[in-house]
Amino acid sequence: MPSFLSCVAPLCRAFRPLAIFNHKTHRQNPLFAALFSSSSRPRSTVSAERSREVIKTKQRRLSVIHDPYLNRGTGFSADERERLCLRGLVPPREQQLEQQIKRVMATYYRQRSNLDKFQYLSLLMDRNTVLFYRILNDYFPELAPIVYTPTVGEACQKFHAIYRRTRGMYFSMDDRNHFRTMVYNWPRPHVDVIVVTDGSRVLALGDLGCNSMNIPIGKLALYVSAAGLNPLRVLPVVLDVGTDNDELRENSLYLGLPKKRLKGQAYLELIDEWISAIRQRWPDVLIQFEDFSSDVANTLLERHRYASAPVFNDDIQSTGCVAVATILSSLRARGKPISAITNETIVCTGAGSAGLGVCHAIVDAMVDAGSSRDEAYSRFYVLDKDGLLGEGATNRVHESAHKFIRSDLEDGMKLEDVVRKVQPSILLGLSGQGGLFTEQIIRDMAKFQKQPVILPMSNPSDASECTASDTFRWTNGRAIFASGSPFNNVTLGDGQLCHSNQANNVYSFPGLGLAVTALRISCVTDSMFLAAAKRIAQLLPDREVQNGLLFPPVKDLRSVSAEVAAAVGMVAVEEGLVREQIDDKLRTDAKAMHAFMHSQMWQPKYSHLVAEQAV
Ligand SMILES: O=C([O-])CC(=O)C(=O)O
Ligand SMILES: [Mg+2]
Repeated sequence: MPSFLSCVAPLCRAFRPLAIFNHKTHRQNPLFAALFSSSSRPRSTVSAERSREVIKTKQRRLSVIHDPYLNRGTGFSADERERLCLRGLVPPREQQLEQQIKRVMATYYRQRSNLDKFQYLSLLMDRNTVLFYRILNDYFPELAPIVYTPTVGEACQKFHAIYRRTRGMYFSMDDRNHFRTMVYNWPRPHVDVIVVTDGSRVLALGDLGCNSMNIPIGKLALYVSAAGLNPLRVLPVVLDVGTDNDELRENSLYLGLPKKRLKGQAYLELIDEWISAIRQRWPDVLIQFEDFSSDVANTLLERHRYASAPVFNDDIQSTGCVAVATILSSLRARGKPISAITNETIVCTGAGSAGLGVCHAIVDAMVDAGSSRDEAYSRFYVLDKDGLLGEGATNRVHESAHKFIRSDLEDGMKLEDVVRKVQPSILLGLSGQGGLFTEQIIRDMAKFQKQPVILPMSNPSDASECTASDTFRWTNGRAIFASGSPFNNVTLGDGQLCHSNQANNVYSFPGLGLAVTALRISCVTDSMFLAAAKRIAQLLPDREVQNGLLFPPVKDLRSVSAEVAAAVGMVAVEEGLVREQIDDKLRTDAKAMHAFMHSQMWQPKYSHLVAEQAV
């Protein structure tokens, strides 16, 4: 039987010229809309109801305890102990999650370094899924910097040295022509979200090859924790296409293929083969490209975003979404209407895929607020490692940077000179260069602006272009500050409390994933990210925003994700991209959509284990 992809892909390709860059084309072209909105497997109509979960299992004895999704440690009920033949295999006293949390957290606090904490949590994740996610939810602000940026960066650098147990899937260049059978080695029938990396640019740490596996694992942990995706239905993937990191390649403990990176056409064909294998088994799955180096990130996104089912690039699109949300929220903080985004003057350091993704997303937001596209581009000054993109830059930068090239200033102009010359309202850091925003630059920003907006978005913390405490000291607390990796709030000598915000893509991708999964959205569009950004920027009351808080606290991420999912869902309905059968109320009522998204979240609770008769 022909696969979904083999039927749809040629059609999609035929329509690509219509679809590229303008998602609205989908909606306006009835054939395209029909193609994407027809359901590949009909299901019953979805409403806000959801039945209580019971897990049936044929497993007994130690195989129950050794399965992290079934394991409850000391938390098996008397009934489960009896029916699943666990009597005597666990200590006699039945405990609740509360006691288990207490024991785990006490052990966690005894770990000496952040890397030890990372490993301890990984072991917990391998052993007891519900307990891991309950703890991650309850202690999110404290644990997120361990399972995610910044510690996840160190855990990737040392992956080969600390490796204990496999999680996720590896597809290597030596496996070419086998991907279509390999996908069936994954033991679970349903997958909702895949985060995939080729490890070519891990955070700002460069090429870490196969060591990058902790990035997809970490991002998917956030999907589960922050948006209630089902942990049984997520799949972390590394595409091992070699590494140009000589040190790693020559290390005998390195776990990837000790080969140089595959490049060019052969590389693109490998990715095509992988996507087609994935689509063959899981036609609807959301694929998130993560930490691909700038030379391939855009190419891959453009090649696959409309040619197959839902795909997006986190570093380009979610970072763009969060940057727009940050700017809109900062306008509120500065007492301006959000339409005043059209008047911002923006200096962006970093012309890689993330930097340009952010700039393009801001251009879209300016156009949405009434600017012409050309006017919007004219508000930007973009720099790469060789300085300002002036007329000489055409040959050295990706095509998507061309619109940002300035003809009015000298090519290669230094950051400090650009800041003095153009007196920006916003300074964006996507350069991956820790400390790039010097005291002089930040002080100059504070000379030109009453409330300069300083956004060092590079990760992990060492790569941040400036720290929160320096920024607030150098601006006497007047700056509006948001960074990619977390910084503590700062109290200045005079007692003034300055809020350090975390403008991280965790505010956007989990909610997007929830919407795509719950509604079986067929294509991820830029307008979904814009709607999400506008929603995020409106979540806090004026009083808090005026105090310099730009986002709700990360402990409230589940509720942020429901808002993002609802905003994305409403756009998907409008654009005709929802494949799930949904009732009219969901189509028309934003509140019902929001409640629906909440109802779809997986909760880290021990659901009742029922012994199924083994045959
Ligand atoms: O992981 C993060 O915190 C943000 C991100 O995607 C990156 O920096 O590549
Ligand atoms: Mg990333």
